[in-house]
Amino acid sequence: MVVPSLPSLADKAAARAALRAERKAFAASLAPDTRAALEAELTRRLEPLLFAARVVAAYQPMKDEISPLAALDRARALGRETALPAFAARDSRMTFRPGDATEPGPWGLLQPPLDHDPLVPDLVLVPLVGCDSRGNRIGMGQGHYDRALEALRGSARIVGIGWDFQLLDSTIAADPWDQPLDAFASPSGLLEFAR
Ligand SMILES: Nc1nc2c(c(=O)[nH]1)N(C=O)[C@@H](CNc1ccc(C(=O)N[C@@H](CCC(=O)O)C(=O)O)cc1)CN2
Ligand SMILES: Nc1ncnc2c1ncn2[C@@H]1O[C@H](COP(=O)(O)OP(=O)(O)OP(=O)(O)O)[C@@H](O)[C@H]1O
Repeated sequence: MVVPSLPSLADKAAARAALRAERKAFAASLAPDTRAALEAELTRRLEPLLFAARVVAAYQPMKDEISPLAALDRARALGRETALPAFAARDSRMTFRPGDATEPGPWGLLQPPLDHDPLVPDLVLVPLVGCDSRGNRIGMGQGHYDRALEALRGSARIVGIGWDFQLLDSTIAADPWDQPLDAFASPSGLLEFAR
């Protein structure tokens, strides 16, 4: 569906900076129990997808991001395998590996040990700075997910997760390498994008 009346975010870098600031302010406004309740709601919204999956990849959250860790706990309780991003170096390919995030990674995030063999997920819970109602996504700007998702397209459900406001009214001008999301999940619901 074309929605011509929406303003377009032509400048991705400026949009990324503004949305990161908004994410920071929102996360800072949350009392810990409110935040945990929102993350439990997210898990509930994801339940059908977790149930349908075999291997669920998510991420080790940064401070202001919604945490997918409760959803990963739920996936494991359902008997699903889980995986987290791991990098040998900043410029190496992102892989998804099983196990707890116990090792320091090159992007300042903990990751599973690199001697755990990579898994091929069939559900990827993708971090984002923002996305639009067509599934176009703004991430941290390094292209890690774009490259990793290229190989998984067709064999995995690709679901962005975030706080409610991270689903934008504006449209994002997609770059040729951008990998669109199949759906967006937040504490308020799961939105599947038309393709
Ligand atoms: N939680 C989470 N994990 C993720 C991502 C993400 O967006 N969120 N990534 C998505 O691709 C990959 C990592 N990509 C990243 C890209 C840039 C920065 C970054 O700019 N971090 C700091 C600067 C830290 C530093 O330079 O050491 C920052 O927030 O300013 C972090 C992770 C894989 N894992
Ligand atoms: N498939 C690819 N092959 C080569 N380079 C790529 C590919 N995908 C993305 N890139 C490069 O990655 C850079 C960052 O892209 P972009 O700003 O879209 O990242 P992002 O989606 O916000 O970040 P991320 O996916 O890490 O969260 C671009 O300069 C682009 O050249």
